[in-house]
Amino acid sequence: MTVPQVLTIAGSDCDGSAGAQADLLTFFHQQTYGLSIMTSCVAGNSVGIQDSTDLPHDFIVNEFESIFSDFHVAGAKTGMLSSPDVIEVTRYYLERYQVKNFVLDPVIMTKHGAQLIGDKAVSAIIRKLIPISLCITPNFYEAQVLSGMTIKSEQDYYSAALTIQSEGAKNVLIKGSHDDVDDKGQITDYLLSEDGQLKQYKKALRPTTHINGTGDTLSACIVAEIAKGSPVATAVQTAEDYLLNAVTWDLNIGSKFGPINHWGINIS
Ligand SMILES: Nc1ncnc2c1ncn2[C@@H]1O[C@H](COP(=O)(O)OP(=O)(O)O)[C@@H](O)[C@H]1O
Ligand SMILES: Cc1ncc(COP(=O)(O)OP(=O)(O)O)c(N)n1
Repeated sequence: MTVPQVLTIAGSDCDGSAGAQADLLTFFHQQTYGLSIMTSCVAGNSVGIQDSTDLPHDFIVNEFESIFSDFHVAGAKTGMLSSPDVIEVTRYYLERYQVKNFVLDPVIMTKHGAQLIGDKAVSAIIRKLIPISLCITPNFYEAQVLSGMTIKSEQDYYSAALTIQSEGAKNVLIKGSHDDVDDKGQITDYLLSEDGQLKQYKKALRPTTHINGTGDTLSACIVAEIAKGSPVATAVQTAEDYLLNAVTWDLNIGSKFGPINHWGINIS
């Protein structure tokens, strides 16, 4: 039996809700084999982040060597990469081993608009990782940083996606603002495909506090599906369905902002 081997290059989140842990849960759920290169470790829980530390650069290089010398990486995604050095080494290995199915989750801003990494790391993501990405998945705030635009309308989402595509990403999925709820109670994600088509994915905004790991899970599901052979737009639809169910059936875990439910899609 063989299954596609899919790699996440990300931080560890010890409560299991986000980062590499969320990616691995998603890879497993989507019947792919998960590989993980840890870049940093976060001590956190459903209440907040208490501490974090970056792993030594030489150790991260050894992780890349261990993985690429032995496994066939059918797809890779990145999560939180907080230094230009780790971004540089990621670019080096993805290029050297010709990983074409690369999904870039540019973890720069939280869903509430707070910046997570420094300006030098942001500029390294733009120069080094966007040009080799098959698909990039910025949230509303990240799309504004990467495009240098303010997004206020549907047309602005399109213009921002075009700008990010001009920086080198083949497909651009902008996760719409949670404040832009339409009259049916739905929020919208916008995909600008390689062929220039703009597709909208609409889903109900669920009134839940169990939202930790949504962005990681979306990008992890997309790369798993692409590694299995799906076209990007189909992979995005599968990931959107996964997410809607994951925020619909709350798990009673954590006292504040708990994890999403990776079994949700099996319940509906
Ligand atoms: N409460 C919610 N109801 C429905 N979908 C949600 C909810 N929260 C997040 N999502 C979905 O999860 C995905 C990740 O988006 P988002 O949370 O904005 O990203 P990030 O975690 O990168 O900030 C998007 O498809 C978004 O629509
Ligand atoms: C190590 C680590 N922790 C947290 C995040 C953020 O995860 P993400 O899914 O992008 O955001 P939330 O939906 O949890 O707000 C991360 N990428 N890495």
